[in-house]
Amino acid sequence: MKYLIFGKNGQLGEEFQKALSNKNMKFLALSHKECDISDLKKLREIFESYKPDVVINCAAYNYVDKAETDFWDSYKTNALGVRNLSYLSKIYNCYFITYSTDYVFDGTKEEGLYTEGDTPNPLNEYGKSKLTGEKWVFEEDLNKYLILRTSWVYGEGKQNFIYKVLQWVERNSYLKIAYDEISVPTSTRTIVEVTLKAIKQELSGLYHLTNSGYASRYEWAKKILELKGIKKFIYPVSKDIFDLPAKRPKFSAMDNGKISSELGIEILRWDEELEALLKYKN
Ligand SMILES: NC(=O)C1=CN([C@@H]2O[C@H](COP(=O)(O)OP(=O)(O)OC[C@H]3O[C@@H](n4cnc5c(N)ncnc54)[C@H](OP(=O)(O)O)[C@@H]3O)[C@@H](O)[C@H]2O)C=CC1
Ligand SMILES: Cc1cn([C@H]2C[C@H](O)[C@@H](COP(=O)(O)OP(=O)(O)O[C@H]3O[C@@H](C)C(=O)[C@@H](O)[C@H]3O)O2)c(=O)[nH]c1=O
Repeated sequence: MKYLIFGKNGQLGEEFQKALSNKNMKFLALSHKECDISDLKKLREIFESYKPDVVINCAAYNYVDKAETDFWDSYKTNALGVRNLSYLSKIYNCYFITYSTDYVFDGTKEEGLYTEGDTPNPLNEYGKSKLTGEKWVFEEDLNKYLILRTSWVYGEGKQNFIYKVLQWVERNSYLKIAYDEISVPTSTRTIVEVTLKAIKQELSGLYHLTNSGYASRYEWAKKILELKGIKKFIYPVSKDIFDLPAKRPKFSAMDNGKISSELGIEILRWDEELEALLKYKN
């Protein structure tokens, strides 16, 4: 089996390379510079020469606030790029895997966590671009594909909340963190482990893939500081005080029950996973 990975230098792309190397699996990973997924011609050359069995798309435009004004950039990667990859996966008969987000939901659901059956209604341009990407994958009607919606992803790298919290610690005498923004912190380690199991069992369709449980940004930040042994006061505030360009859902936690039961696994709670990953990194 040959794997083709896009978004090589991102958090998830890096984790996949680590995992596939450890398992001695054959793969080709490409960075944004090496291949822009909005470039169909270039993509076709790569598919033609490498002939992958599995295509994993870790490339994405993830700048939620910037996307409000640069919405063409987010659309180009998150919608058109995903369409290009699913189109070529169909032609070359590949198993196509791509990732989406909890921000496809508006956060107004009150009775429990979001399931795959709930209707999306994104509040911001980033969420709209990701939802368009999802729709185009469905339209391609592939034999085997996975759209894996995840949330609040962290791994090695800077494009995550943990990195931001640690920067705020350096720069401020105390932190102000939102108590009214709730979802599921999810590690790239969990995403990669579960994705590889899903590929092995040839699952196909839309699934929510997060760690278990849920937390506010405030609870998450408190846990990060506790595990890092950092003493800093955290003042809980409403997200509205930040007046950010993009609206974010207040409760977008997703239920991972469908993927866990189909794979027969239990996915670690967000706080247990964070503890396992941060404990030895102080
Ligand atoms: N980070 C998060 O909190 C969440 C992420 N997700 C989804 O999970 C997936 C993985 O995210 P994550 O690893 O955090 O993302 P990162 O932002 O860490 O990495 C994304 C990578 O994609 C590359 N990239 C951007 N545009 C293009 C393009 N047009 N062609 C090729 N490569 C491109 C970027 O390169 P460069 O930097 O050089 O542009 C970057 O290396 C994405 O689908 C994301 O939307 C879902 C929920 C939450
Ligand atoms: C500046 C600041 C922000 N915040 C909060 C409010 C704000 O909504 C939030 C912004 O953090 P981030 O920029 O990490 O959040 P954001 O980039 O919106 O994170 C999202 O990224 C995309 C890619 C996803 O798909 C989502 O699942 C989610 O992970 O942090 C504080 O609590 N304190 C602060 O001092």
